[in-house]
Amino acid sequence: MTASYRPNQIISSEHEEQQISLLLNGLSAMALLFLTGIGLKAWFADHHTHAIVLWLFNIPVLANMLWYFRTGNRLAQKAGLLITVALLFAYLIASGGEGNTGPLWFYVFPPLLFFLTSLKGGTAILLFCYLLAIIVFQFPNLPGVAAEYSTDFKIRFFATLTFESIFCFVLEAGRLQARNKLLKLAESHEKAARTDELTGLANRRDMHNRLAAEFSRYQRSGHHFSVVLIDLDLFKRVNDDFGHDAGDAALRHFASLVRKVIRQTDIAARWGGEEFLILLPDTTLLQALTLAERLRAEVAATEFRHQQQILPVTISAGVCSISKAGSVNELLKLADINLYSAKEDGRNRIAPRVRSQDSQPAAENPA
Ligand SMILES: Nc1nc2c(ncn2[C@@H]2O[C@H](COP(=O)(O)OP(=O)(O)OP(=O)(O)O)[C@@H](O)[C@H]2O)c(=O)[nH]1
Repeated sequence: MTASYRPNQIISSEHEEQQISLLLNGLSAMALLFLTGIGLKAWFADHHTHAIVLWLFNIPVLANMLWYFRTGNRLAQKAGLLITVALLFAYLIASGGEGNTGPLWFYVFPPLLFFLTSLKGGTAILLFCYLLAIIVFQFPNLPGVAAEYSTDFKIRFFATLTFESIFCFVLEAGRLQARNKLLKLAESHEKAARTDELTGLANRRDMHNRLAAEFSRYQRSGHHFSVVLIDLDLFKRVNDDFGHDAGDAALRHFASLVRKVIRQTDIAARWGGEEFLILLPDTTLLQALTLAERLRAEVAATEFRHQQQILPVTISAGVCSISKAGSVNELLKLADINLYSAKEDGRNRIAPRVRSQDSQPAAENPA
């Protein structure tokens, strides 16, 4: 099956990433407001240095936003914001902020961290931040550390932060698990909607989409493609003489032969009942006829068995190339006309016939 065709996903990770980026932009805008507002409050409370540091933090937040708008680099956006927030919290813990309330802002960090990174990565960063906080708390005389906290505050701070972190971890793990389950479910539903249950080949709906995609590729870049419309000969007889289960087994066996004969980039679909359609990208009429003939010969030479009985299975096929048609509908119509003429000419054959085929011995007629 062609690798370039990507069916729509119900939940796409691209969409999810877009949502996260949007959220981060919102959070960054909020951070700008908070930093400016709290800075102003600190300024009027005569804590000028604190106010200036808070305002200075606006620069990396703003730069990160602008860089994202310019490059669209989501990884840089996440990393930039996390580093800025981590630095801001380190400053708030070291300086104590206003009235030694700086560390309280740290509670914002765990949910943001787990949401933006993986569970493992988030835990590692969080443990590193814990270590930094312990150092600041234990060594108030270090350069850059201005705050001193009571033992009571430190114990309560670490205890509540640990609870919050565990809670965030569990919630995020649950969210990820539910999300992955949903993604798997959506994927399997989406696959089922594109697949024929009996044969495992693409279904008619999926083939229509792929034909449309291939036709627009042809219109854009002139890449030719061909189709082979196949019908199992006198299939009603197989059902009548051997039973419906035998008919089903024959359809499955035929589908496996098709998979064996076509290339990775070709697409085979069950077009309906005992009719199949193969789409052959980058294939001329002659190449498509060669493939159809190879498939016909393979089917004719294969013993289709069901419960020790040999089923008489042959195929007829109509082939057409997009160079002979102006639209997908016309292409399918011409392939159908060719299939009809293959049936009319005695079945177990391919149409149109070309000279190289005519020179070969005529295929046996099962009729
Ligand atoms: N077992 C089975 N039979 C199916 C399935 N879908 C369609 N058929 C049978 O395929 C048969 C098609 O018969 P017709 O359309 O009369 O054509 P035919 O007997 O193949 O004759 P020609 O096409 O003229 O060669 C019918 O008997 C359908 O019931 C299926 O999923 N399983």
